Amino acid sequence: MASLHHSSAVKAAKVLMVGAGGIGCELLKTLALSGFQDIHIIDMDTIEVSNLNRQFLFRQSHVGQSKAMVARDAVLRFRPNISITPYHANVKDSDFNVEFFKQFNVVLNGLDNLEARRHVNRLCLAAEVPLVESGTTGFLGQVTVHAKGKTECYECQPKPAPKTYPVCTITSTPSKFVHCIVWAKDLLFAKLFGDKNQENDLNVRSSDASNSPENGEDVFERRDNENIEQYGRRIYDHVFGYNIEVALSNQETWKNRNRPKPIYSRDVLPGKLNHQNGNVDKSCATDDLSSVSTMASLGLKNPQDEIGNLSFDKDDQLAVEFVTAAANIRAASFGIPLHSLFEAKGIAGNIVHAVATTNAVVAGLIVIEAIKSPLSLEINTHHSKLRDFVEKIVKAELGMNSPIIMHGVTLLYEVGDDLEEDMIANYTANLEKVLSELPSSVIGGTMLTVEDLQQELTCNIYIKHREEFDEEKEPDGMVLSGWTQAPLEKKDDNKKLVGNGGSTSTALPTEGQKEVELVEISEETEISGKKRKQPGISGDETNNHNEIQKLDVVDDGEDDLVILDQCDIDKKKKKRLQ
Ligand SMILES: Nc1ncnc2c1ncn2[C@@H]1O[C@H](COP(=O)(O)OP(=O)(O)OP(=O)(O)O)[C@@H](O)[C@H]1O
Ligand SMILES: [Zn+2]
Repeated sequence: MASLHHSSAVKAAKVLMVGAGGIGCELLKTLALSGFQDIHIIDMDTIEVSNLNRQFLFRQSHVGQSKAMVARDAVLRFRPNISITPYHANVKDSDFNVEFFKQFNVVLNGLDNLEARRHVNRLCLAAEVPLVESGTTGFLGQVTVHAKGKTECYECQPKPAPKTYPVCTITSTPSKFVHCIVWAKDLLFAKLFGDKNQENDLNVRSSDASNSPENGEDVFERRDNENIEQYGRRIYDHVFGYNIEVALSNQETWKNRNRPKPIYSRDVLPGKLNHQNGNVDKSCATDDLSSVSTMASLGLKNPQDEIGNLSFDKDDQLAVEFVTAAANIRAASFGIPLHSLFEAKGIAGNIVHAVATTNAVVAGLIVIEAIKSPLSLEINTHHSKLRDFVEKIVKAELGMNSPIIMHGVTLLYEVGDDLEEDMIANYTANLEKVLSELPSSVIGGTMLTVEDLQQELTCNIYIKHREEFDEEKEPDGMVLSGWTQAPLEKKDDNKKLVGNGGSTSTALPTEGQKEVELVEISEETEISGKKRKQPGISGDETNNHNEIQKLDVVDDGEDDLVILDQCDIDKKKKKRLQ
């Protein structure tokens, strides 16, 4: 990886990272250590204590501060000379529009939710910027590349729906602890603290004639004459006692199942309550309602009016305690083993505990993909002609023989024996035009595709407009970045580092992933005075070969480069456009 550090493409690249959490912290560190120098980070969150075990850029003293800002400061301490631009914001904010996305060579996601991923995917498609998408769950992780017109986009494949359970299992015949959690969270918690008028499969009607003359009173409504303890006990007896009795009355259900046991408050609680929020305090038996009621201890009289409708949140301690307690009572009733608060929280929050190492590996893979982002060319688009670009870049630098130059679907230039006369005239005219005045104007931000069918080589070149060039150092009036060639100055070394030139080709799809390969060639195998044969960067997505297949050396005494032909190029000819 050492020479990647010095790769001009990596240095010149402007990258956007979305998410500075578990993957993001690893990613930012690895980008900085790999030589990236212009990194923008969007994260909307502040640091929480629970992040500190794996989001290693953050410390206890940072809790409550912006992740994006703190991550920046932490990395600048060991890479002070790079530029990191933090945004403490939601990526869905309108500031982050297509224009914003267009400034980047590549976008890297380290997100944790579908909506944000989809949003970034759509902006990347609109801005035509390649996206490297990632995710981890426990020991599993994945990295995929999405480049418009080349690979599937993030939304091309349906995402697995979250696990669901049949309603009857949840409401009547739970057999696992997770069924009790779903019941406690999605039915009981939702009914008590969520929208009162929601549809709910919990048995909320009491058919007890003495209680409800109309046979349909909503038992969750607090009655006028009830104090909090009475109300609490009535709900408890309804959901853990009465509802179980109702279920038991259906004999068929229990033929092949263990019969549950109704649990009434009188069976488990003394005449007067002496519990406080799930913390059993045996020493305390008191009539003071504030000690037995969360509602009262929070100073609330009518919580739904005062705090609105709650939805379950795994980071809400009271909500987690409530769901854990309710799930365990139900589990006890159905003979299902009880679970701790920590275990129940994990199940209720769909939490698969994050593994720091998985995040680190995934971040490394993201950076490998990012390094394969396009070549970039600084050029004065108002002065330089297409001819200059063809001669100095496409032919001289990229070594193409019969190039085709495309801007989107528009062909700007092409050579071939079978061209119509008027097309030849068109292309010849184009050669004399400055880039910005071509039929499909080439300006800063344009992505050009250059292809040589004969060589089966395709490159994307990102155009950056620049006014001034140093006549001595940049006599061509253009600077190409990201085209890796063997460093000539290493001639006397015993060993030679040879880049395969493929490292900076367009981002490739995951199925055809090719990794950056730097191959050391010892003195014996080196043949000097040889001409470089075109490195085999293939844009052909069907090419699936990772190994270096052959060393192509053609002797004509022109220069001193040895280039590896990386791939066994798929010989299938591409169809010519138009
Ligand atoms: N729409 C969004 N805009 C900006 N940042 C987002 C958006 N959605 C998610 N993120 C960020 O993505 C990161 C995801 O990282 P990760 O899940 O590892 O961290 P976390 O959410 O703090 O951890 P945990 O999920 O364990 O609570 C978070 O820092 C989160 O703020
Ligand atoms: Zn998260």
